[in-house]
Amino acid sequence: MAKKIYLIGLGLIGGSIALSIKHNDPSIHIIGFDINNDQAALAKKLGAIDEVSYEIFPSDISSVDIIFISTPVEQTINIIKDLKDVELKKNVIITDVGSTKVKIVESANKYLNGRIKFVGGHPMAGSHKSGILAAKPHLFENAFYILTPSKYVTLEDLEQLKNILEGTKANFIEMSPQEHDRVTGVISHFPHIVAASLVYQAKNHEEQFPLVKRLAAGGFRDITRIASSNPYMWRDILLHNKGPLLHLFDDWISEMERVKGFVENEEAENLYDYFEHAKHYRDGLPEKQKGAIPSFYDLYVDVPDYPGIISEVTGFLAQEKISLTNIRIIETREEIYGVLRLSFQTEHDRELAINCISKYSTYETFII
Ligand SMILES: NC(=O)C1=CN([C@@H]2O[C@H](COP(=O)(O)OP(=O)(O)OC[C@H]3O[C@@H](n4cnc5c(N)ncnc54)[C@H](O)[C@@H]3O)[C@@H](O)[C@H]2O)C=CC1
Ligand SMILES: O=C(O)C(=O)Cc1ccc(O)cc1
Repeated sequence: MAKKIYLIGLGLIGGSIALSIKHNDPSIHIIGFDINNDQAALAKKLGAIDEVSYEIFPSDISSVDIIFISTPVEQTINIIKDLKDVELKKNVIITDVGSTKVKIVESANKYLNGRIKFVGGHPMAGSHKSGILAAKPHLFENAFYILTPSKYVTLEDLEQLKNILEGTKANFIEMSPQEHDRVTGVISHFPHIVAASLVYQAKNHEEQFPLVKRLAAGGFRDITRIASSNPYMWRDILLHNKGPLLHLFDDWISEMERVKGFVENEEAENLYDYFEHAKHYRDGLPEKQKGAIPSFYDLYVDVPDYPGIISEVTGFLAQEKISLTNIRIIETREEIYGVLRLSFQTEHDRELAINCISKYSTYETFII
């Protein structure tokens, strides 16, 4: 019999997981719920799910094989607590996608007990965008997907989960929730704080130097891109990972004091070494892998829904030699218009595309 999945939270990550599963095996039946009904309706229209549930625990949840919780991390804990009173299928696997693991796995151990097999999960790819419209079936291709199985989970359970997630084409890796939170604190959570703090620094200097905003391009935009992420999601991640983050604050402050000393005392050699060692380590990081870093520069185009529209628009871009990394029709409108999503490697290419499309057509373009 075809597997049945229930997905709670149909945003960027939930939507991308659902799309990757459906693309890989359309026979898998996915029921989806989101507190935002519009997100759920869009998920159905985009083909990410087969069926919308309008209540968080529908009566047919007892026939579901795997439950995915893809909500912000504090919500995930609330849902786990509520699940303890729900009748579920024997041997059901519950998993999540949250950016933190210790608190989530602790709640699963506390509330779900041995009755249910819980596998903490974290696909290590995403973007600063939110919502189902930003979801992509290939978002996790070649990315690491961390799993933190609880002690009641057997090897067969884990294989079953990995099989369902085969379409993500991610690289699965297992670790303890503690190790997960320490590592992601260093490479993901703390960098988000630093990115936001650099934005504050620019803003604070803008009053005195109004040109700051206009000149903030290139490297500044690269290093602060993640400051455009969802503040609600990041608030909860930081609160969940308080312990490791407090240590990282101390380390960072002493590191800043050290470099400050080099500048203050004009220690040229130490400054050179500082940058040289950083460059050496950075250059040695694994190369970007296809799909692990998603294409961030999407452009939406309102287009009439007729055959040949894709080749018409790509034809405009070809005339101006603008390269695309991806193209997709999103049928989200009830009327005759459809939406074309064009993805570009750089912001500059996207700017060129906006000008190009307005030069050759009257189609409206927009950025989400
Ligand atoms: N954004 C990213 O790049 C990544 C995020 N994550 C994790 O994935 C999870 C989801 O993040 P995104 O998909 O980016 O956020 P999102 O904002 O795109 O989607 C979250 C969805 O959950 C829904 N939701 C919130 N509370 C709910 C509840 N109580 N019941 C049902 N639905 C609810 C929201 O309406 C929204 O549609 C978070 O835990 C985050 O830490 C993991 C990897 C990458
Ligand atoms: O936009 C980016 O580069 C991210 O950092 C995306 C991201 C956000 C949260 C995660 O837990 C994992 C990846």
